[in-house]
Amino acid sequence: MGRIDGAEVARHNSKKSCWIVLDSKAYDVTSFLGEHPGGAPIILRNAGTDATEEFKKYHPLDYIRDYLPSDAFLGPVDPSTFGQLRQIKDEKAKKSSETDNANEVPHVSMCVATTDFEQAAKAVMPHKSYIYASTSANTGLSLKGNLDDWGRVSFRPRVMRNVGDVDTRRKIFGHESPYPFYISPMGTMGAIHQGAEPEMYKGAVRKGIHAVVSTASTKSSEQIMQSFVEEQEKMNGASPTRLFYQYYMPVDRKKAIDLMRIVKRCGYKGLWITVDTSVLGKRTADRYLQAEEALAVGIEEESASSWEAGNENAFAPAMGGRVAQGQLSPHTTWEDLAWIRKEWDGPIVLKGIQCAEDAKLAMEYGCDGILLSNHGGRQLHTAPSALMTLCEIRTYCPEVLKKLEVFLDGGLRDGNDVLKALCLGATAVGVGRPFLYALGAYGSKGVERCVDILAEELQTGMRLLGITTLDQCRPDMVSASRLLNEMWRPDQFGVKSKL
Ligand SMILES: Cc1cc2nc3c(=O)[nH]c(=O)nc-3n(C[C@H](O)[C@H](O)[C@H](O)COP(=O)(O)O)c2cc1C
Repeated sequence: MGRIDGAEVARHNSKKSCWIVLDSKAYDVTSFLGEHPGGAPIILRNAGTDATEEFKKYHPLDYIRDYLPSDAFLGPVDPSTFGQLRQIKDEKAKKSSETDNANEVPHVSMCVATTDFEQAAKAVMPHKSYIYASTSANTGLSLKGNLDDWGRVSFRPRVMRNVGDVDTRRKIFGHESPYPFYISPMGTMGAIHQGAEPEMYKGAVRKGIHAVVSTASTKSSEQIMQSFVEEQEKMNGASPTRLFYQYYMPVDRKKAIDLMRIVKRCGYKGLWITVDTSVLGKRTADRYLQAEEALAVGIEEESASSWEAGNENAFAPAMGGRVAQGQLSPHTTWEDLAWIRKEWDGPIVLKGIQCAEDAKLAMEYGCDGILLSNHGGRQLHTAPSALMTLCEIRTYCPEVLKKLEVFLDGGLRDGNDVLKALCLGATAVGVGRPFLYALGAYGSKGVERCVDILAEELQTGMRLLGITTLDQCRPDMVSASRLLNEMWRPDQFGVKSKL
């Protein structure tokens, strides 16, 4: 096969004929434009260029083989003609006038609350990546509810309790961590920081906290585990950090099983099956951005519905307002847990439980844990916060709290809020965006700083609440009456629930 000239590639830069270079090879991706889960505009923007670095932010290079049509490969590009490829201006963070931000990140020590990382990240991250991290569903009320509800539970502290020394340790499925919080699974970290997931989990390993790795990660499950093991070795195995795996079930059963076997072989400690994403929620800010991008390259926004249905294709990471076809199965039912259990003998957690009835079902179906979550407010419009669901469980099926490990996530930004969740019966809590922004602005140093901030708030909170170990957390140490006032009642509208 002959070598292709860079200048020739550069000429194919339209939707009629779109070529790109990936890993020094030229591909004709014209027929793939309409099938790309991230939309055609992002490819068209890179038409005629070497798109390798851009591609690697979102996908492992293996995806070229797995997803591009077999006849897309044109041949290797003549290295002496690389300079003739089309060049595009690198997408940097928007100018300060557009973002109301300074472009400089403050020194990491200036981040004293977890919320400080967002501004720092916004100043340096590509605008598209910031939109991806910060977006939420519909009008944003689910996210707002998550953030607000932590403030609607207040403490009932005890005093004069000798709180000189406090112990913040907690176990997740027998794996001890210095703190009762972990890093929530978040996809496509390559769009946030060039070190992607390995950089995030480097910070986790150094601080000893656990993390749940997303199916939709930029790096493969194997690469993430390998870099994690290397980091552990650098610390001579002294870090208690363990990686768990967040599982999006592919539509195709064989692929679903293959993925589970990879996860098992890699040594992930538990399977956290995401159940709140039968289809992708409406990610409003992403949609605006996609429409802008489409108009910028002269094509109108295509209808989104076909992208969201889930289809017969392989698992792949999603970014933006659309999911890769075949990645999410809208057909999953409780009965699927039977074959999953045959394949997976470790702990199973259902991620995205949002009412007491489903918490009880998870227990009856033999799950080991549940994660009360509305996906960081990115899925159902006006979904309940994790705290509201926890109140329901305490009220209607408290036995779940004794039998299962119960996790919460969504909107948690302060170490004191971790304590509230534990007082109400949670095992541990997940933290998402603060770690993502910390990664974006400062890499693993930011991740470490974020752990320190939460840890210090937690320790101070314990002392001021009058406890020295997390086992002393009890429901009477908080008042949740504001949430209880609004909590769903089984006799609402005179209709009896199946509870
Ligand atoms: C950018 C981003 C990507 C996410 N990707 C995933 C994912 O791939 N799988 C998943 O189960 N949850 C995903 N989530 C949801 C988180 O696991 C978690 O439920 C949520 O972020 C917690 O809310 P918080 O960000 O307010 O802390 C993602 C969240 C964000 C912000």
